[in-house]
Amino acid sequence: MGDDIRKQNKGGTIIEIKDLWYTYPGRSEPTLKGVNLKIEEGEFVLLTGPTGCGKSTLLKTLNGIIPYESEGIFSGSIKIMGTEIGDLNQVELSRKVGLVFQNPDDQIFSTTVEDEVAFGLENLCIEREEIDIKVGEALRTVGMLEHRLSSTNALSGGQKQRVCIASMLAMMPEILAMDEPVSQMDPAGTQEILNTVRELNKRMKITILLVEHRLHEIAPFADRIVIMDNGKIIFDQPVHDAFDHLEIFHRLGLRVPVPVELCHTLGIKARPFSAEETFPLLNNRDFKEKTERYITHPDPKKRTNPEGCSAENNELLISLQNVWSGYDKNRMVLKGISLEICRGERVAVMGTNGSGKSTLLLNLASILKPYKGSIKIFGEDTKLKNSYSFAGRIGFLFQNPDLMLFCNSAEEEVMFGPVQLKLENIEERTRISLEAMSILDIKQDLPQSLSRGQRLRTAIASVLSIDPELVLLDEPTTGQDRENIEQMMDYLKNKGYTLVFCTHDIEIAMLYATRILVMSEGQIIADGKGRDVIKNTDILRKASLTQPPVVEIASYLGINAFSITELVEMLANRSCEVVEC
Ligand SMILES: Nc1ncnc2c1ncn2[C@@H]1O[C@H](COP(=O)(O)OP(=O)(O)OP(=O)(O)O)[C@@H](O)[C@H]1O
Ligand SMILES: Nc1ncnc2c1ncn2[C@@H]1O[C@H](COP(=O)(O)OP(=O)(O)OP(=O)(O)O)[C@@H](O)[C@H]1O
Repeated sequence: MGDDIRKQNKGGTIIEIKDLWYTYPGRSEPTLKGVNLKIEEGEFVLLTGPTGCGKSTLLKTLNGIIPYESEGIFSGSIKIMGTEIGDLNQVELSRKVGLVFQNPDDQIFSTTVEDEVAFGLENLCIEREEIDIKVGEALRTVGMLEHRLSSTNALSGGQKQRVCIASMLAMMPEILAMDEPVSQMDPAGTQEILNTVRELNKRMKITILLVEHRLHEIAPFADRIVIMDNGKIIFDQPVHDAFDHLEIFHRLGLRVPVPVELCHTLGIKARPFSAEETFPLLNNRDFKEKTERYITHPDPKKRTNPEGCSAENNELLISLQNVWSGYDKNRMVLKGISLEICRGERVAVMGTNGSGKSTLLLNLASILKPYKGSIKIFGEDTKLKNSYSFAGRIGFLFQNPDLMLFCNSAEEEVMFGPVQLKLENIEERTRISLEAMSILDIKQDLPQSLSRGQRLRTAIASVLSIDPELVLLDEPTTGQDRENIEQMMDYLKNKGYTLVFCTHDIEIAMLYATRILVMSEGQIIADGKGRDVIKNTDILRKASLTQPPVVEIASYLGINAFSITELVEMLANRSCEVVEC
C-alpha cells in the first residue's frame, strides 16, 4: 500500500492507559474498572473476553467516542504517543487512531462504497487523484474493487465489514483498533484480510488492537493476548506463552486453537497453531496412557454423532423448486435453487460473503418472494401468502439483530411476540427464553445499552418465546463466546426445533447441524452431512471455506476424525480403523 518508509524508526509506547474507569450514563455500576494497558508501537494485540466484559467500551475510549460523545463518568488517563487524548483535536486523533466498528451499519453512512472509503481521506484534505488511488488500493486489498460503485445498502453483512476495513486501511493510521472486524466474514476472506493486516503491521509498523471472540483463528496473527473480564484486564501474555494457562480460557468459556487444545488433551507441551506444526508431534507416538482417562470419561457435549443425524420423520416443512430471487428483477441473487427440508432437521447454510445465504433465509421466511419457481412452507405457496400469515409458526433472526430491537427492556422485547400473538403463559415463555439465552439478569436493561452479544441473545430469545415450528437464524453465533454459543445451540437442539441457520463457523456447523448446505454465487453447490461436505476440498475452496484443523490433522495422519474426541480416541488405539481420507 505504498509509503513504506513513512514508518521507519519506530519504537516506544504508543498507547498507555492508566487506571481507567468509566460508567455509562444511567448505570450505577462502572463498565471499566481500573484498566491499565501499555502497548508498544508495532505490536499486534488481540483483546478478548466474555461477552459484555467491556471490550468495545475500552476500544471506544481510544478514539474519544467515550467520553466526548457519550457523557457518563470517566476518570483515568489515556495517552496516544505520549499525548493525553483530550489534548488531541479530532483530525489529529483520526490520523493516529482508526476504529473499525463492531456493527458495520454504525460505521457506514455514505450511499456508495467509493464515497464511504473516500470520506476519511477527504477530511484530511488529500488531493482528489491521490484519494482515488488510495480508495482503489484499499478496496482491492479487501476484495471489494468490483463493488466500488455499488450502493452500500445493497451489500451483504460480510461485504459491509470489508468496506469498513477498507475505509480505515485507506487512512493508514498509526493505530488500527478493530472491534470484531471479521465476525461476519467467510473463513478464506478472514484469513486473507488478517494476512494483510499482519503484513501492514510488520511492514509499516502499524499498531493493531483487535477485539475478537474467534481467538482460535486470530491468535496465530497476534503477538500478545490480553483478556478482560468484568471491566478489568485479568491476563496479558505473549501469544506463545498465553496457552500455557489454558485453565483461564476454559474458565471464561473462550475458544482456543484446536491444535493447542489437542496437544493439551494429549499431554504434549508444545502449543502449535497449524495442522502442519501438529502432525510431527503426533506421528509415531503412543498416547494410550495419556488418553486413557479421557477415553473412559469423554465429555458427551463434545462428541459429534458419527453418523450425523437426519430428520426423524419425513414430514416436509420446506420445499423449493427452481427458485430465482433477489432484490431487483434485473439481477437475480438466487439462481435456480431446489431444496427440501424436513421437520426436525438442523441445516447450516455456509458459503462466501455475498453468495446468497441471507437472501435464501429471507425467502424461507416469506419476507422475499421468488421471481421464478416456487417456495412452499408448511405446504403453503409463499407467493400466495403475506409474511404475516406465518407469524407464530416461523421465528426469524435478522443478521443485524439491532433491526429487531425497539422496546424499552430486554424482557419487553422477548414478551412482544407472545403478546401480539395472544399466546398463553406469556410470563413463563418469557422467563424460559431469557434464561435459555443467559440474559435473565439483564432483563430490565434497555436493549440499546447492551453489548453486541447481549443484544444478539435478546433478539434470539424474542424469536424463541413464540416457540415457532421453524427457526431461521441469520448468523446467530457471531460475536459470542464459546460458552454462550454452546448453550444456545444445545438449547435449540434439545428442543428439537427445525432450524436453518447461516454461519461461517464450520466447527459449530459440524457439531450441531444435521446437514450442511454450501452456497456459491446464488446456487447450492453441496448438500449433505457435515463430515461428507468437509472432505470435499474443491467445494470448500469454491465456497471460501476451510477444513476444520482437526480434520486437517487427521488427514495428515491418514485417518478420518471430525472432533478432538474422535481424534484422541483414534490416536490412543492406532490399530483401530485407519482409512483413506
Ligand atoms: N450505551 C450503553 N449504555 C449503557 N450501558 C452500556 C452501553 N453500552 C454497553 N453498555 C454495558 O457495558 C457492558 C460492556 O459492554 P461492551 O459492549 O463494552 O462489552 P463487550 O465486551 O464488547 O461485549 P461483546 O463481546 O458482547 O461485544 C455491558 O454490560 C453493557 O450492558
Ligand atoms: N438489500 C439489498 N439490495 C440489493 N442487493 C442486495 C441486498 N442485500 C444483499 N444484496 C446482494 O445480494 C447478494 C447476496 O447477499 P446476501 O446477503 O444474501 O449474501 P450472504 O451470503 O448472506 O453474505 P454474507 O456472508 O456476507 O452475510 C450480494 O451480492 C449483495 O450485494
